Amino acid sequence: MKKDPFYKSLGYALSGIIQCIHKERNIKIHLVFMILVIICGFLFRLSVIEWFICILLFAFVISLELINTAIEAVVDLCTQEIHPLAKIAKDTAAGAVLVSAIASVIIGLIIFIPKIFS
Ligand SMILES: Nc1ncnc2c1ncn2[C@@H]1O[C@H](COP(=O)(O)OP(=O)(O)OP(=O)(O)O)[C@@H](O)[C@H]1O
Repeated sequence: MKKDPFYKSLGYALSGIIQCIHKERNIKIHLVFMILVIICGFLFRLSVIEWFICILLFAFVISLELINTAIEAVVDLCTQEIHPLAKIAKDTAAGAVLVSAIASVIIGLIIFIPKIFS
């Protein structure tokens, strides 16, 4: 099968991100937090390393949210029936997002709290 050119593959990936933003409430919440952190980052003049950490955490959480949406879609494609394995797949994928979000909030607090009080 002929492979799509690079720009088309990029288009598919961007379309995946846009579909996830349309479909999933959680990714909208992550994006709102991301914008707030960026505004606070400029207000509190984050260092280069702190920006690196924030950008990595944004990518970490958003990527896991995209993978969670992909897993939900594949599960729904495989079965519309209630099945314990479908539940495990969906719940563990959602759990991965939760773990990344909790870790990001803790790291965010470690970065911002000293700046707020100084
Ligand atoms: N086919 C299924 N079999 C068993 N349990 C299911 C099935 N589909 C969904 N569930 C249960 O319902 C929950 C919600 O599923 P749903 O497909 O609505 O995801 P969602 O609410 O869109 O998740 P998210 O909030 O992460 O986007 C799942 O986490 C799972 O516990």
